[in-house]
Amino acid sequence: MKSLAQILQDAREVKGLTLKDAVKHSGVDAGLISKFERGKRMPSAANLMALAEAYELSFAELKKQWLAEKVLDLVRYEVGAAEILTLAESRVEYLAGEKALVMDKIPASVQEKLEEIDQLKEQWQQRRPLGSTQLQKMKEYFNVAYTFESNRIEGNTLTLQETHLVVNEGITIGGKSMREHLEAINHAEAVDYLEELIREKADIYSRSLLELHYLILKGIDRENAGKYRNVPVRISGSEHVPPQPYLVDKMMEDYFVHYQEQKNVLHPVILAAEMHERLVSIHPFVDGNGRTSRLIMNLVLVGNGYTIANLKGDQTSRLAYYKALEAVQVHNDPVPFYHLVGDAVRDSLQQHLEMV
Ligand SMILES: Nc1ncnc2c1ncn2[C@@H]1O[C@H](COP(=O)(O)OP(=O)(O)OP(=O)(O)O)[C@@H](O)[C@H]1O
Repeated sequence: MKSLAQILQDAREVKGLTLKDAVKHSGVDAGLISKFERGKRMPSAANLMALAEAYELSFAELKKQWLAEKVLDLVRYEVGAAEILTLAESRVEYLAGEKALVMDKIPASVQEKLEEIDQLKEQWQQRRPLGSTQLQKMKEYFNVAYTFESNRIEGNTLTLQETHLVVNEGITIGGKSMREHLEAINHAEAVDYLEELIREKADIYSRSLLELHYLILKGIDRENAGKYRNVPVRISGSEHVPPQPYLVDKMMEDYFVHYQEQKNVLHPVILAAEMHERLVSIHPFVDGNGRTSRLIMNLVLVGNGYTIANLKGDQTSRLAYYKALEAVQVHNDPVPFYHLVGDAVRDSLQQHLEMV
């Protein structure tokens, strides 16, 4: 069996990358990469993820090898190493059983909703593939509606019709600011990019998140587009205080590791809700956190065969959205947010089914 060092070296060579290229693609220091490849040092989880992304390897698979070597390092010179491993194995079996319980901890009301959603999803999948004209028309309709609502949450005053004219017809609306026009165009472009990521079956890494954020703020806030913040922020009207800027990088690394660990464990709708809530709670950007988080939620959903969930921007819906986020952040209760996202997913599937 190949060692982690060998796997990393082979993967770089297979991709035809020099050490310098690998540094450019992964952001990991050349000295470190060289030590990893010679087995002189173990990568951190964040470095491993960056290399997996750069070499297009499965992080989940690479991580297994990485952890196995860590365990080996720990026990190899101990007396009774084999016995220690057997003991550990029996604990692992127990923990694996516990992991399967994660979904069981979700209340029955949410489970029922998930079952209903999955039935609708199946019906939707059976209707596919759709004709290209029909697909194009539906995409246009739902993407504009999504852009309209997501921007409405953020305070954009363009109507649904105006958003359609700006995005699909390139028409400017009298009396509306340049910024509002750009927000509509940018969001629609971000939705196109999201679809591209799904077509490419791209996994969720910081690069795709930062690209999405960049598209949202393109031409509006050049300094902050596609960058994590280095200043403290507050969310107006909320009791939740996002972490200090020096914690953001580390928390975002953990965010992506959490995704990799949970993506095959949690139900996709719950995973999508979690990825959304965690991101807005870290609030890693100066602006555009909500829109980007809603895009990440949809990246998880659509990537798993669901349709775009469109959280509404009218006053009542917006307040319910903020309240549900606050319930997680302040009372550690994710159930209202699971329901809110579940309702949006169900409504979207029903609407899609009605249209075909
Ligand atoms: N407790 C909370 N109350 C209200 N909003 C919260 C809370 N926690 C996180 N948020 C998120 O913060 C977002 C606002 O952050 P920000 O202004 O950076 O995002 P935006 O994309 O510019 O605007 P918006 O999210 O309103 O569209 C809200 O949409 C919501 O997703």
